[in-house]
Amino acid sequence: MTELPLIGEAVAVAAEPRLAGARIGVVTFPGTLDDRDAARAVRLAGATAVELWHGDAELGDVDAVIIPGGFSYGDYLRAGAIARFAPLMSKIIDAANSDAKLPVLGICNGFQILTESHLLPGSMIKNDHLKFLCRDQVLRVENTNTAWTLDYQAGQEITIPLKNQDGQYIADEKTLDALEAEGRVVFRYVGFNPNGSRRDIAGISNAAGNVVGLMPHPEHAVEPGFGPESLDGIGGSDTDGLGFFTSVLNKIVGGDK
Ligand SMILES: NC(=O)CC[C@H](N)C(=O)O
Repeated sequence: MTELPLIGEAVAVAAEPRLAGARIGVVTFPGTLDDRDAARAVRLAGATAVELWHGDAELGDVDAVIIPGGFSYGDYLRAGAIARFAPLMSKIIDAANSDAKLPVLGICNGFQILTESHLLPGSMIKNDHLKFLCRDQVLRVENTNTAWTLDYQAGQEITIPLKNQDGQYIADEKTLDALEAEGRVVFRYVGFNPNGSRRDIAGISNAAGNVVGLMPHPEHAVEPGFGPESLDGIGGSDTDGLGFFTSVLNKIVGGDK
């Protein structure tokens, strides 16, 4: 398949040749929608995107994995409930829990798959208004000490697209208190809670910080002219999502962050 040229890719690689060797796997399930955008975001950040198929028996030589958005297995039974049992998911779960602590990012349906896989606590249920919602959403980055948020400032507000029907994050009060106490609430909705998520939670991490899941889509806000406009009218925010992908690269190559 012909890939569109990447604005700035050559520049990124030339400026940071050490990043080009990093290999980020992007998983495709039947029904995945956003794998190509996730791979493009990886390449824009300067790394190599590696296509992974849900039925693969081995993870291969990758430094991190992205589980992208969409409707894996048609969201049948419950979003992410079938994908969790894909052969590749057992490899991802093992690698995320291993001493090597493989960085894993779940975006939207990917976040749903991570909760179903028990790599992250809690569950995703229907939006409280029971409708599919698509909008540009402001988030606050609450924790910059994860593999996927190192390049943000603590408290930084970013605007990235949100598009889902099962976006309401729930967990019991004890779990929510523990997530808050351990700094594992990584992203919170700002100004408007779009789905009834408990405590305005948009994304969380595991205890080690290598596994992160969130509902909004950073991979759709990585190129000038294509991401959301700034909601406050002051300057553009169309590349606010790129920091996820540069963060994990800096982590992999042992940069100065
Ligand atoms: N954008 C997406 O990944 C959609 C996620 C999910 N299937 C939902 O609608 O809730």
